[in-house]
Amino acid sequence: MLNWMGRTALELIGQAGLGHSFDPLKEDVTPDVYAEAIKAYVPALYELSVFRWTLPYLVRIGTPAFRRKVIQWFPDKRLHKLQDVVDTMHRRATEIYLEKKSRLEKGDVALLHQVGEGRDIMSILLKANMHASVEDRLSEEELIGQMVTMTFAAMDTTSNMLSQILHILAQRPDAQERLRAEIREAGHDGRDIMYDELVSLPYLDAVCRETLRLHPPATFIFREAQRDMVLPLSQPIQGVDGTLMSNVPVPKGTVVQVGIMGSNMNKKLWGEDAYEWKPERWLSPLPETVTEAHIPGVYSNLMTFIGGGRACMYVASSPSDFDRWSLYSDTFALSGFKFAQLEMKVVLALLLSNFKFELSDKPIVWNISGIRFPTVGVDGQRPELPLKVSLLDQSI
Ligand code: HEM
Repeated sequence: MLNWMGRTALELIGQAGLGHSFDPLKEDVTPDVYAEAIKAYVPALYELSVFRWTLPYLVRIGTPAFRRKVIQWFPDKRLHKLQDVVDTMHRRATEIYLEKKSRLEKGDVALLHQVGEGRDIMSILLKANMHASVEDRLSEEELIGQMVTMTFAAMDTTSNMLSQILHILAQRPDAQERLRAEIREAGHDGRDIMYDELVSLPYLDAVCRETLRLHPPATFIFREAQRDMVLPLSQPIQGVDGTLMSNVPVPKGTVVQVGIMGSNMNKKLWGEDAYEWKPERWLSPLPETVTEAHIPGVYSNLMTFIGGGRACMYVASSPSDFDRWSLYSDTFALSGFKFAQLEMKVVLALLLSNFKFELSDKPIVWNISGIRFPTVGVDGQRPELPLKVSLLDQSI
């Protein structure tokens, strides 16, 4: 399932984000090299994570061409692997960028003939960039960088999240049946479920929220304090000298590890059942301990998509006002987390109305990494999620 969810997530962000189709989503099609590179990126990076602290210093030495030569000379296979992965991502993004640019230069008619008819995020950004003043304009390298960031940020997170939901539903046939009944009721007589109806299906929404709470794909992230500050604590802690502290001074430059799961699963907020998967908790008002805690996350009192100016989000001033594209305007928002939620709901609605998911005889373990991923057993060498999938009787 993980492979299929990865292909699906790439195709969805490909069409909506880049106006590009990567994959016809048919069996026996060789995956796009971009997809393979994105999946290999985090594991390749993690193999070298002990050297990460050297990066801010290394990038100051010589030119990029010189640094590339040094990497080629350096006798470390892990470094060469990472370089290959990054090169593939950059090469494919550049190819797609050049194709889009040439369509844009040919005018709106050429754009209409591409996937998404020019309404994808990158076409909007490219148009806005063409009309921006010289000092505001992003360089080609920056535009290509945006494409890689967006594709990477959208793919592994969403595909692992969808896989996690399917794995849970395979373990909980009761929840799977309840969800299927809700979806089939909404799409009875074979009609398409409209957007407004899909996003407000209560149990589907509860299943997504609860899985995002309990199993956030990114379990922790790092932030660096930009100025001296004082971090208030929700309750006092005892220092090594025995004094009670209700806040912690954080000097500028301190790197802080933000524990996403620590907040999402805090028993003091969510209750004694905080470690249990219970979609029902979202079907009635949340406890005051949650709503009054003022969690700074952008979504649903959770830290899954983090908060602040670098949360999971893209923002534009208006979908049609290309001249004033702005990453942090408040009049129109296209956010990663909204995109991810819709994607999850669409994929689940389609899959559950047609297929039944059951556990196979292989033990599945979810591994903590930059983004959580499943393997078969603790020693599994590659990310995978084998499940038994059977076609349902369409007449039911
Ligand atoms: C379940 C799915 C997703 C989860 C859990 C998730 C979570 C996150 C988190 C935790 C961050 C902060 C990372 C950091 O600063 O180290 C982030 C950033 C980001 N996400 Fe998502 N994300 C998801 C899906 C998406 C999708 C579908 C898109 C695009 C359509 C997207 C676009 C972005 C972008 C562009 C950033 C970087 C924002 C910045 O640095 O200013 N994400 N996401």
